[in-house]
Amino acid sequence: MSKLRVAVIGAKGRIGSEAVRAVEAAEDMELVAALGRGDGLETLTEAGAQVAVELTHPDAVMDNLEFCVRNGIHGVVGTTGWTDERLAQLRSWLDASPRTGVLIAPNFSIGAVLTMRFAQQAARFFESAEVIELHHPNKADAPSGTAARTAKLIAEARAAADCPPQPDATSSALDGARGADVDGIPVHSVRLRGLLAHQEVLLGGVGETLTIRHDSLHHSSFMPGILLGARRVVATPGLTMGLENFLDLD
Ligand SMILES: NC(=O)c1ccc[n+]([C@@H]2O[C@H](COP(=O)([O-])OP(=O)(O)OC[C@H]3O[C@@H](n4cnc5c(N)ncnc54)[C@H](O)[C@@H]3O)[C@@H](O)[C@H]2O)c1
Ligand SMILES: O=C(O)C1=N[C@H](C(=O)O)CCC1
Repeated sequence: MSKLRVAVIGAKGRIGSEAVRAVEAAEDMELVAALGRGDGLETLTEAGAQVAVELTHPDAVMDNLEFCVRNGIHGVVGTTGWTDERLAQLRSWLDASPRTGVLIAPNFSIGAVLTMRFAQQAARFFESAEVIELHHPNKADAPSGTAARTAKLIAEARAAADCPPQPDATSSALDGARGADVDGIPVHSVRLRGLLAHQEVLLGGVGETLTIRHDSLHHSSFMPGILLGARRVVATPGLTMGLENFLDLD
């Protein structure tokens, strides 16, 4: 059976360099290109890449994806910084290239995906929900893509269950003290040397709290998700939001 032809964009970065090693080690994949900053995207087509794993920077991801989708190269995207406007733009490119698939995974680690799912399931049972994400200080975006997605899922679950707004009597606060508001869910971002990627979801009800915590301790935690995404995206046209769609969780 022929091997899946995979490229990595952002190949010299923290997660990109780990992805290069993971693709090289996968028996069913061939690493056909490893692009760093300044390398021309035409390398992807020249190398015959079927899938591009995009792990760069919020400032670079859109140009890279436009090229990939226009050339029918499937995308597995870990880069963060997604807004509704950016997603709409990506969908319009995909509409014009209906056989191409793009997976955007705010987090490729299985534990983080499960954290999001557990938070979504628990959300309607508690009056209060807040998210704390903790990352290394070289991270470009805040809140993390994972925390933003977690908060959105919690908010959607609460809305679907007709939950009232969260109790919060704060009438005076320093700017930022209550975190960023993501669809009504406060999200707090910590940047600390020594950390990699960590998240706590705090849920509170009368007389009890539930804390769901996940820790990524090494970039290897993201690799099984990236490889799974590459295998599945080639048969999944359009936009897939979240690795959970490839995990058969239900
Ligand atoms: N989804 C996940 O599970 C997950 C996990 C870790 C990191 N991330 C995200 O991945 C992205 C990269 O994270 P990182 O910690 O590896 O950052 P990093 O700064 O270590 O690496 C990014 C690399 O991309 C390169 N780059 C920038 N623009 C480029 C371009 N146009 N073409 C090719 N290469 C380019 C940079 O030179 C750098 O080497 C961030 O958005 C981060 O949030 C996602
Ligand atoms: O190190 C990063 O940067 C990470 N970014 C993702 C996010 O923003 O959620 C996933 C975890 C690591």
